[in-house]
This record gives sequence, structure tokens and C-alpha cells, in this order.
Amino acid sequence: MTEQDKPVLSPPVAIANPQRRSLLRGAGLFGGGLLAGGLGSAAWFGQLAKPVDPAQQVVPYRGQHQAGITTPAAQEAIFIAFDVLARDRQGLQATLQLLTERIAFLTQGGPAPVDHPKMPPPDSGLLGSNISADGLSITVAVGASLFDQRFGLQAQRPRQLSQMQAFANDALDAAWCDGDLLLQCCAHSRETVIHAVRDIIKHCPDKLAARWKMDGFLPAGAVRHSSTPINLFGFKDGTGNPDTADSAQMNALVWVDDKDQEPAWAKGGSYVAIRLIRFTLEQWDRTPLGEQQGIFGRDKASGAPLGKTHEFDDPGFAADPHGQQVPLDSHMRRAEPRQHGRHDARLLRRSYSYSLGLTKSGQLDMGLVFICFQSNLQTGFIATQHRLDGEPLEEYIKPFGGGYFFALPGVSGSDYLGAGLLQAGR
Ligand SMILES: C=CC1=C(C)c2cc3[nH]c(cc4nc(cc5[nH]c(cc1n2)c(C)c5CCC(=O)O)C(CCC(=O)O)=C4C)c(C)c3C=C
Ligand SMILES: [Fe+2]
Repeated sequence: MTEQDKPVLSPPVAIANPQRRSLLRGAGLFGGGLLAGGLGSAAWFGQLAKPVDPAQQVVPYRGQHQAGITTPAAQEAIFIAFDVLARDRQGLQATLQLLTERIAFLTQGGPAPVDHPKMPPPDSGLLGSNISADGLSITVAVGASLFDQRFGLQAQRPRQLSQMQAFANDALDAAWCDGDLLLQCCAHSRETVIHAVRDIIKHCPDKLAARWKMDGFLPAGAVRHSSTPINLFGFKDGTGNPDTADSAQMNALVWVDDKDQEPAWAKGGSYVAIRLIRFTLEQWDRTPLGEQQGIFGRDKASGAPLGKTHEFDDPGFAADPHGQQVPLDSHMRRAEPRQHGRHDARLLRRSYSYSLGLTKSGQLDMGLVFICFQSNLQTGFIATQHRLDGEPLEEYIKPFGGGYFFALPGVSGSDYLGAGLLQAGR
């Protein structure tokens, strides 16, 4: 078991009730630092009373799985897709080795490197002379295009990895889609994720060409208090997620393993579906509350399923077969009909809000970077999105970018990210 896989609480403390679950989500600011420090669960509650400084939090980048997937979501994010400039396998290996080195440095923190004043400074200086780890995680995922003829990796492509095809309500813009590599950078402060992306771009001018980039954010209060973040429609978003502290569930839903019949190197990785979705907020803000709530199937203030009292209450669909409480076409009911047990939607969501300028027609350009992780893309994102196709929410959303990627398995010892893939492709 790697550091990253150790349960935050020992198994007898089962996460049965929602209060416990939201408490566990609180490990966001505390748990990662403790794991990094190698402390056990006994000290965990003690630390709750005396939180560590978030700026000092180190999220281990090594482990069976990459960080940034089941890691509690930090407040700030940058999603950036690149095309690889290398022309051969050796060049790709050098790129992944350098990326791993940068991730190791940036996520652990330390003194900013200095050089001769006649040289360009090796660090941007954005974080001062001492770079804080600041809860930074950088997750590396590969796109289907990496498995074309350039690197001879065709036979190693994860079985379900392909270019994302448009769904019925999509207006995909190629400039915002796909890429050989996707980096998800998350940290407690904006300057830390910007510093990380600038560092990687500075070190890889001959290796990576940026293709598209989107900044994401979560409400500060929700992250600080470990409550469910509220999206730009004003609804709590994440309530129905599976429990990341339940490793059996994560193995079933998120991590590729022997059950998935994927290439051996892919074990420990996860499929990523990322969607850039613009909201028509001017129209939404003129929509009656009752209609808004019917669209999601939840109470706007509490997040409870309609007809229930608390956020984590079971919606009781079996007792509401005609949708008198939670409409049959509401977002939550279509996404997770709960017909065959709890997880019809076999995925873990980890979405962020985005806010750009104005659209060409003068509307707010704001929305959601929807991102989810799953061991099976077909039964995860694709099946769920098909159930959502035609939902009433579509009147207020327009997906315009993103793609499918595969988050590489974690890295151990002195290995580099993707080493298993490149060795398998020999
Ligand atoms: C294909 C998967 C999904 C897409 C795309 C998606 C887009 C999307 N979602 C919201 C807001 C909410 N989603 C909520 C629940 C929810 N959404 C999905 C899947 C997709 N959402 C699932 C599997 C679930 C869980 C349903 C459940 O278990 O009850 C909710 C309700 C609160 C919650 O559980 O998180 C909200 C709110 C937006 C705005 C959006 C794209 C524009
Ligand atoms: Fe959703």
C-alpha cells in the first residue's frame, strides 16, 4: 500500500452518514498534509482542532495512483492541454521524464532556484524566494492522439480512448478540444497554479505546444468548510458523488484494474472526461426558483432532493415513480436513476466553475469545467451523458470543448510518469 492509498480513517469508522462524509471531505486541507507527514489516523482529529497552514500542505505526487483524482478538490485549478512536439519514442520519454521532474519539484516546494544575473531567472519569482507546496497536485493524462503512428504506441491505447464525438446539444469548437496531453493543476491559491504552468511551459519549449487552457475555481467558503461547492447556477454540485474514502468503491468505479481488460500498463490509471460547458446565466437568472429546482431535482438552498429535508437524504425514487417530487426528467434523476443500486452513474465528478470575459454577443462567458474520472468510459461518462441528452437543463447550457483522456497510473520510486506505457510499447 502506498502512502496515497492509506485510508484517512481506519476501517471500523465506516462512512455511513452524510455528516461523517462531509467531515471526511474536510480532509481537503488537513488530510493531504498528514499523509505527506506520514501521520496515522489517531492524530487526524487532533489536527482538525489545529489546522496546518494550507500553504505548507504537500500532496504526495508518488503512489499507486496519481494525485488530483480522489484528492479533495483545492480551490484553484488550471486545465491545460498540450500537443507533444517530439517525433519519436525517445523524445516522448524525455518529455515525460522532464514533466515528472517538474511535478516532483513543484508539488514538494523548496527554495526557488537562482542563476547568474546575466541569465534569465530560472524561476518566474511569482511565489518569492521560497516556493510553498500549497496543496498543489498536477495530474497528467494522455489523449487518443498520443497513440497514433508517431511513437509506435498504437497497440497500447486504452481500449475506450478515442476522440470525443459531439453529443446532441454540443457545439464543439476544435480550438477548445482534445490534445496529446492534459494537465490538471490544483492548489489552494491562484498564483500557485499559474506558477506551476509557467514553470512547465518554460522548461518544455521544444517539447510541448499548448493547445487550450481553462482556469477553474471553487467557492472559498466551501473549500474552507468542507461543504459541497455551489456552482454558478447557485446549486450545490457534488452531493451525489461516490465516497472517495471508500477504496473498494474507488476500485470499482474509478481505477482501472484487472476487471477492465485494459493494456497491463494502464492499471492504476483512470479515464478522464472533461467538458467545457458555457451557461446562459442571463436567462437562468430570470427563471423562477421552482423551475430551477425542478430542472436539477434538488432544493436550491439546502441541496436536498425535492420533497426531502437534508442534502444527503435519499431521494426515494421508488416511492415517487411518477416524479411528483423529483421530476423524471430532472438532472439528478436522469444522471443517477438508482434503478440497479446506487451507482447507475459510474463516475467520480470533480468539476470547477470558470469565468472568462464576455461572449461575442456581450453575454457573460461563464460556466463549468465538468471533469469526471472512471475506470470505464462507456459505462461512466458516455452512458450518463446519453441519459442526460434532451434534459431540460440543456436550454441553459452549451458544451463547447474538452475531450477524453487517460490519467496515467501513479509513479513510484525514481520512475517517471508513463514509464510503464513506454516500456510496454517496446
Ligand atoms: C455525464 C455526466 C454529467 C454531466 C455532463 C453533468 C453536467 C452538469 N451537472 C450540473 C449540476 C449538477 N449535477 C448534479 C448531479 C449529478 N450530475 C451527474 C452527472 C453529470 N452532470 C451525476 C452523476 C450527478 C449525481 C446525481 C445523484 O447522485 O443524485 C447536481 C445535483 C447535486 C449533486 O449530486 O452533485 C447538480 C447541481 C451542471 C450545472 C452540469 C453542466 C452544465
Ligand atoms: Fe450534473
